[in-house]
Amino acid sequence: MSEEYIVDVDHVTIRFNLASEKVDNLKEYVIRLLKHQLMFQEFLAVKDVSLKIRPGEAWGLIGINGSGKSTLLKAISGIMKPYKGTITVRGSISPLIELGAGFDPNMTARENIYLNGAVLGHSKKFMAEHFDEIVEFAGIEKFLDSPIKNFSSGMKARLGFAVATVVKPDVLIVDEVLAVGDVRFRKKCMKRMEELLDGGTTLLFVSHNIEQVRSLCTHALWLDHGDTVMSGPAKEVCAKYIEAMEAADVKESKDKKKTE
Ligand SMILES: Nc1ncnc2c1ncn2[C@@H]1O[C@H](COP(=O)(O)OP(=O)(O)OP(=O)(O)O)[C@@H](O)[C@H]1O
Repeated sequence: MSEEYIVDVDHVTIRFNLASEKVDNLKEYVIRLLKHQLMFQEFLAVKDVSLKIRPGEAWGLIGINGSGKSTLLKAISGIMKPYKGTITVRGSISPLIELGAGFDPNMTARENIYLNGAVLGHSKKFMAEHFDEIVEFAGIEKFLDSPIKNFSSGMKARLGFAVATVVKPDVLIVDEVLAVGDVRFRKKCMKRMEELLDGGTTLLFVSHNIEQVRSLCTHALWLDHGDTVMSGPAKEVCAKYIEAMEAADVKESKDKKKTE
């Protein structure tokens, strides 16, 4: 395996087992499971995908809903294991994947800053030193002693992003969390990601906003139903993706007219 890649995804397939029959309650599920009466259907969310990323590159993952972007990022973060293939990450990684992941809903924002910091491997002392900076970036000064469960999705995203980027990680993963932030916060996040990229951080970024991908990313990977459609310079991949989406729109409206 080459040392030149900071993230090396090599022929990765990720599989889920889906129950093929509907089971109405947990008791029935457990009974059937114990009696080996449950049938599972194999579902491949990511199929034989390879992705070689050099330090400092910014990769956008694009594709329609359910194409496997988040699943691939979870495997790169180590949250999920591939069924086939290997993933190597050389360096520290700050994953910002699911809204509120790493937070305890019943704890206050103040407590959660320390908890999330610990999840990312930062000491209590480090978090205390950077506490004010995190709170200021997230803009949650007034809500520090409220439990996170009362936070709006935008507020959770702000806090998660502020904690994940308090240090310069070698690899930053940002999965669609910015979509719930307001315009001002999105701009602030884009600026911080640009600063981190200037400082040498490698970025993996999922967004349905192709303009954001085009402006921030050097490269892009386009997935569709778990397959790689195209991978390469962001501008080229985004252009082809937009073309395909527009062609699909035209086809859909023609088909609709035919059935009317
Ligand atoms: N834990 C799971 N169990 C079963 N299937 C799953 C699980 N997680 C994801 N999937 C399925 O895997 C496929 C890929 O999902 P994934 O969330 O990776 O897509 P995505 O490209 O990130 O979609 P979106 O743009 O909607 O966020 C989907 O069909 C989804 O239903």
